[in-house]
Amino acid sequence: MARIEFRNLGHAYGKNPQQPSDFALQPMNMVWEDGGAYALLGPSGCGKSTLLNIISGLLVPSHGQVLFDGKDVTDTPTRGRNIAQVFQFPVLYDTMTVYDNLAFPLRNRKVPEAEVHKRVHEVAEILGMKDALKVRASGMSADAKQKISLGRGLVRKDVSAILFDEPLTVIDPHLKWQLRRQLKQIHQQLKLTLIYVTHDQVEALTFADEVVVMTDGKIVQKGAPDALFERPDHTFVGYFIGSPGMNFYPVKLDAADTNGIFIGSDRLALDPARVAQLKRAQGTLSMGIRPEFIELAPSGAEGALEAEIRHVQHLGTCQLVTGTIAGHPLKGKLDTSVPVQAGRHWLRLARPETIFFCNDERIAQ
Ligand SMILES: Nc1ncnc2c1ncn2[C@@H]1O[C@H](COP(=O)(O)OP(=O)(O)OP(=O)(O)O)[C@@H](O)[C@H]1O
Repeated sequence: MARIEFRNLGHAYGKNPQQPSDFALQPMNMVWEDGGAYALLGPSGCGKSTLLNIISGLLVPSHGQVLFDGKDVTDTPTRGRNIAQVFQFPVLYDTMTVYDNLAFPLRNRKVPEAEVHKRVHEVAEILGMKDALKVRASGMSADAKQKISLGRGLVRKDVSAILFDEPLTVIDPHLKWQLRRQLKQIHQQLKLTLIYVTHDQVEALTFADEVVVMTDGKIVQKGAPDALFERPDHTFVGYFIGSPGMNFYPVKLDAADTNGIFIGSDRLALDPARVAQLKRAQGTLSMGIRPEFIELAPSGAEGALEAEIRHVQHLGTCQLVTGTIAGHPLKGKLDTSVPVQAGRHWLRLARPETIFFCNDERIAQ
């Protein structure tokens, strides 16, 4: 397994990139640690496949370098990089048995048959396919074939990294959940460097130790799942992670007011240290609060504003309320201890978990 490093690495598909929007991948520095389980998460078109193809060597970046364990491999073709890849759809030999499919990447590398036997059985055991080893792949379901593809990716111990490009797309939802857990278990056992591309946050958060969130060709945060939830570095992370995502409100300041801010025409009382920090920032300010951290407050309470709640949905563990506050949309997950009905309610927004952003980047919490 390898430590993979990007040095000022970026990619523009066009010849003469002039501005940031010309880059499918904005120039960046980044390290993928040896043995790390990473998820690369972002919406369609944000640059995930471009980044993966640069790691695998299918694409030579227009800018910067890729290093494997300190060695520059920027111009090394895929064959020379020792990467295993698992794609969205099964890649296997239909006429071969499951055993021979799993053995193929090892035999291709002239691994001794005794070792092949051992590894194939280990991987088949992990994937729950031991009883199917003698079965031909051709008659198998799409799920089973994709499991074989995963096995083919996992069977070699000597690879630099294993790249998964949305590998569970064709898999039935229940099995998906099982396979995600198996992949996590495999990672813990074998300490492989895994990079898993997905646009599904549940998939990313359950699989990875570190999630790399991308938007518009840029990595906006790399962190553990709880950090992405509790301390998003960028408004995009707040919006993209969570269900529903974070609420955002534009913030205005009054030069004479040292312990309050304005959201629209409503004043929200706030700790003076936070107000001072906001006053030092240069740019467009916004406040973010996750639906989970919104709570009911007594009428006129400090740090609270009056909201118009239009809908209440009982979700068992919480009440999902939607409406408006200070003229902006609001989503809250209120606890179930006090049943809420549609109407006007005071809600506390100034909480320790509330985050402030300047030009979309986190500045204060
Ligand atoms: N061969 C290409 N030539 C020109 N532009 C490309 C090419 N491949 C991708 N792009 C552009 O680069 C940007 C990033 O695309 P990329 O496929 O890397 O995104 P993605 O996050 O993998 O999307 P998806 O999840 O839909 O596969 C997009 O704007 C896309 O249109």
